[in-house]
Amino acid sequence: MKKYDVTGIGNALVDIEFKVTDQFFFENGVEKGLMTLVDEERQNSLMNVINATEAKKQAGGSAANSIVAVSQFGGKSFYCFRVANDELGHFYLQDLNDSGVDIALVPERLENGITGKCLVMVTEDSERTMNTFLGITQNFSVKDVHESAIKDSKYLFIEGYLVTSPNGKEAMLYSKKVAEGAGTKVALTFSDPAMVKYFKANFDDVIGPSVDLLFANEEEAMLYTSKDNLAEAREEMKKYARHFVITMGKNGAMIFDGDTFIDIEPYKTTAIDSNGAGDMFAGAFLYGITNGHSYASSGKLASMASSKIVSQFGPRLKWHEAKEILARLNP
Ligand SMILES: OC[C@H]1O[C@H](O)[C@H](O)[C@@H]1O
Repeated sequence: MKKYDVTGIGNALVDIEFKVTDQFFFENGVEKGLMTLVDEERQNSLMNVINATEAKKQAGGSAANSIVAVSQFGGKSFYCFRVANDELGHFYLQDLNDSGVDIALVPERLENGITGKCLVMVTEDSERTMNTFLGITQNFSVKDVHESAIKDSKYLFIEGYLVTSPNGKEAMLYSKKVAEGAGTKVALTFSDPAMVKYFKANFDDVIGPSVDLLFANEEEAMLYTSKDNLAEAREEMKKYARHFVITMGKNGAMIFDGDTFIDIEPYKTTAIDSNGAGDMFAGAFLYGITNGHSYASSGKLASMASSKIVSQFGPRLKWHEAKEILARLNP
């Protein structure tokens, strides 16, 4: 019997989220729709141009968002991450504690440095564009990986953003090895099309012969498999993962359960902010499959939860919202 449903590894970032226009991207040389790594100076100068009074500050980080979702739906989760001994680092620790996620870091053990920040810019079409200053999370390494938590989990969940650094990639490989040696299943998310575009070779190394579960959106699936249509991409994906999920935004998702494809219906909503929608899908799905739900039922939960996320600002649900969604799944 494993103690945790899911242990995650990934970046710890505090999101600072603003509404912007396409014109702002044009005038400031920002590439829309992607996550771009920037230094703190560039991040600050962009924030100075934006109207700071409308900012929303919230704990984020892709895998962290998913791990918090597991906990909010009632699962047991653990997160491996790195923040600094600064105001945002303490804010982040408090957030994970309040979210019911088990962690190894305590305030007394935080190192000096700057906690990572993600400038999330949301346009009227609800698309999220991120300029991320990694700060101390760029040093995330095997030292931050909690071996015993991985061994005591049903799933290890690996954030794809870690492929950008040698130490991040090493931590991915190490965690996967620990998981495989302990009978813990390995789930990986590509995180962002830019990661697949620029770091495909690193993903090849991490995936190795295959992983148990892979999360991708349509663009990532096509980029990774070098196919220009989803029908071929999904067939090709079978080579890399025993099970996988391809999210398709307002068209729902498709799940490969190891045998057949399951179509997951979208839930209609007024889209405000797509930040964290994929993370929520992954977190809710992982909660489902580790808590006795079928793939179809877990996909339905994930679809309901991610549609709720896009209907509001920020990547996370409130506790009562998670409970309400779960109640709608099992009326
Ligand atoms: O996937 C969304 C998340 O990615 C980035 O890591 C941001 O922190 C944001 O919360």
